[in-house]
Amino acid sequence: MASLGVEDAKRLAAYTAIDTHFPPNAKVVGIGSGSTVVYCVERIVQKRAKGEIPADTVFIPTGFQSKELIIHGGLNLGAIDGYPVLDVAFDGADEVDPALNCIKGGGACLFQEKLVAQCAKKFIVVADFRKNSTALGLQWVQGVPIEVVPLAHARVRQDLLQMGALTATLRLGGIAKAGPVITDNCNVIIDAHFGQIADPVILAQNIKMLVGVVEVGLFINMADAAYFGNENGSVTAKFSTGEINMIE
Ligand SMILES: O=C[C@H](O)[C@H](O)[C@H](O)COP(=O)(O)O
Repeated sequence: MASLGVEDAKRLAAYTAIDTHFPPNAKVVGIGSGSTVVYCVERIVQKRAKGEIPADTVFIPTGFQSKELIIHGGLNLGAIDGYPVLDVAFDGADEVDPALNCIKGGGACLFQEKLVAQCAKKFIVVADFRKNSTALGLQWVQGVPIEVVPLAHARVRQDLLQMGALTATLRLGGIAKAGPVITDNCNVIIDAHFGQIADPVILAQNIKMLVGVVEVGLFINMADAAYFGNENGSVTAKFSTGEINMIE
């Protein structure tokens, strides 16, 4: 029996999702951010070279990293303000619950990711087995990423703690940058851990109401399907309908 490492599991999920959900006549396709979508682009480039993907399909990034992926893959680059309707978008996730609600933003790209996902007729999540969770907040304990206007960070952190967050931390650049991580939209990220999230819908709404919050890394009722690469070489495909397929 195969025993896949995390990177192979990501690649397996990404390739399976692209092979299954990339429309043969796609006009506009969204590309998410993170380490798993790298394999989505890898697969797209392979299929395009074989003529299985139209040469004129336009790809919409969700930030600096995915823009670079699109350019270096030789794909046609578009921008979300020029293409507000997408055929499909593929993206990673930090944690996914059984209803396909997701925590996203571990790479600080959540705002553009949510905009692109919202514009897509289909939103497909790709991830490795570690992200397949029974409830949000159980496995991704760094906290829900929240994009905040810099001037509001102190107040928003206070508000989050009052709302019940166990921790609310301004994300720092570490040795790569003195001070906070700055997003592609020139904002900062607060990671707020709430423990196991009982009601992600209400929590997302309440956080979004706070003055200074640009977007919340809780993607509620957005995903149509999620593909998880497993250690044994299978893929678990979950759908918003509740259907679950094991692809061996
Ligand atoms: O901001 C980053 C994104 O939400 C990523 O899609 C998410 O963090 C998952 O990334 P990875 O594929 O590297 O696990």
